[in-house]
Order: sequence, then C-alpha cells, then structure tokens
Amino acid sequence: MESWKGKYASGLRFSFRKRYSTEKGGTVDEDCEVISIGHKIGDISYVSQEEAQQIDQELFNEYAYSVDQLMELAGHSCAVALAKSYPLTSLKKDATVLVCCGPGNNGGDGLVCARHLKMFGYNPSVFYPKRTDKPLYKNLTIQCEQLDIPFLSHLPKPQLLSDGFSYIVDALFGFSFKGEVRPPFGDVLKTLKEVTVPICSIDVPSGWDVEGGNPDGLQPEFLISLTAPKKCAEKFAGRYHYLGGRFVPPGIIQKYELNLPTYPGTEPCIRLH
Ligand SMILES: NC(=O)C1=CN([C@@H]2O[C@H](COP(=O)(O)OP(=O)(O)OC[C@H]3O[C@@H](n4cnc5c(N)ncnc54)[C@H](OP(=O)(O)O)[C@@H]3O)[C@@H](O)[C@H]2O)[C@H](O)CC1
Ligand SMILES: [K+]
Repeated sequence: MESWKGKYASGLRFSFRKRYSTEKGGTVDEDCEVISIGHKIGDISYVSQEEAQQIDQELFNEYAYSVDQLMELAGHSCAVALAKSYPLTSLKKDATVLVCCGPGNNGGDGLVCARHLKMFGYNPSVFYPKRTDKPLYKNLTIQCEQLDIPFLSHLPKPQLLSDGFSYIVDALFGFSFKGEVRPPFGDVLKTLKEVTVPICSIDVPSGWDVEGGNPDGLQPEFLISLTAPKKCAEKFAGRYHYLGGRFVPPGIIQKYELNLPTYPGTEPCIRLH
C-alpha cells in the first residue's frame, strides 16, 4: 500500500532519524524527512478555507493554469483513488455508482470523475440538480452524455439508492461552502445521510464547515483531499483518506509552508490513512 509514512514533498528538505521506545523496553528507528520550518515534525498540513482559496487563485493567476486543466487532474485523481478503494472485482457485477454534483467546481470535479470511472469500467450515473451555463460545465456534461452516462432527474429515496448503487460520490460542495445549506441541497444531504452504502467525498464532506467539520452531517467512508487537506479533514474518521490533485508547484509548497507527502512514482493520488 502506498500510504504516507512521514515523507514530504520538495521544498526546504532535510532528513533525520526518530527513535521511539517500545513498551517492551527496546527501541525502534524511523527515517523521516521534513520540508519547511514552522510545522511540527511529522505533521501534515491542513489548510484554512482562505488559504485553499488563495492557493486556487494563485494557481490560476500566477502559475497560469486554466480551471479546465486542474479540474481534469483533480477529477482523474478522484477516480483513481476510488478505483483503488473499491476495485471493480469487489463490487456487484454491474458496478453502479452515483455521482452527485453541485453547482461549483467541486461539481465539475464530480463530472470529470464520473467520466473516468466510466472509462475504468464502472457504471456511473450523475445527479446534477443545479447546472450553470458556463461552457466548461456544458462540455463536461456533454462528454458524460456521449459516454451514455445517465443523468437522474431526481434523487431516489435512501432505500432505492442503497439498493441500486455500490457507493455514492459526493461532489456537491468543496472549499467554498459557507453558512447554512440552501435549497435544494438540504434535502439532498438529508437523503444521502440515510443511505447505507459508502459515501465518498471529494475535497470536503458536503455540508461540513470547511474548517470546523460537522458532527451531525454526512460521515463519509472515503475522502480525497485535493491540493492539500482542509482543516475539517482532521475530523474525518472514515476508512480511506487520499490526497490528490498532483499539480502543486514547489513555489506554492514553500510559500504556504505545506507539509505534504511525496506521491509515489507516477501515481496521481496517495493514501494518507
Ligand atoms: N486548487 C484546487 O485544489 C482545485 C480544486 N478544485 C475543486 O474546486 C472546489 C472549489 O470550487 P468552488 O467553485 O470555489 O466552490 P464549491 O464547488 O465548493 O462551491 C461553490 C458553489 O456552492 C454554492 N454554495 C456555497 N455555500 C452554499 C450553501 N451554504 N448552500 C448552498 N449552496 C452553497 C455556491 O453558491 P453561491 O450562490 O454562493 O455562489 C457555489 O455555487 C474545490 O473544493 C475542489 O473540489 C478545482 O476543480 C480545481 C482546482
Ligand atoms: K464534496
């Protein structure tokens, strides 16, 4: 398993060896590397809502990425992490998955993810209740439709969802979610809370405060943090936590003093726990 064991991305990097005492009186050594000053050794960074939005804007404005590019990389990393966590062979034969997409870029990640899941042999459907007219979203929608990915006109009841899908991808809201949830998404989140199949959240579990979480909200089994985990991810208690969106340049890592694990080989995502 390529899970994270205290290795960090590039930046001001140095390595050292930590020695632990064991209960039986022996010692265990652990090789560690750290980048940047200002974080406790071994800590991974959890960014605030403001930092996440600043990093996002810098990627577009200073580093000249387009949203389409980053969304494609982000959504692809989500599909890969999902395929690692829920391999086709572990699912019922038709491998049906529902991707619930919100009105912003988190929803766009969901549309990209649905397309890649289809390419990987899964059988995704999309629920996308609040659409925008922006060409990017229209194109992502057409790309899914051209792959015969069905778009549901309404969200079925929890029992039907639990019977009909192996897991549900939550791409409703990401790091720009603020305040009390507004219609029609209150009903959507209420339904998702009642399903018995795993909920898999992209970037932020929807309905959670981006920094404080939400103890009464969705409790996803899977979370993929994009770019860097948001503060609320410290409260994530599910089974699979991945980091994806392998596009953060060293300049951003240094400026924001991000301690992030090194992605192995050519992987677009890495399991944190
Ligand atoms: N740099 C990266 O890591 C990238 C991440 N990506 C993904 O983008 C999202 C953030 O996208 P953004 O468009 O900024 O915002 P969201 O998708 O989180 O949500 C915005 C929409 O949600 C509506 N909203 C906000 N709060 C509420 C609420 N309380 N109730 C209902 N609706 C709400 C908001 O509506 P407004 O009326 O307020 O405008 C927006 O419509 C990030 O998390 C990643 O998933 C990019 O794909 C690539 C770069
Ligand atoms: K989400």
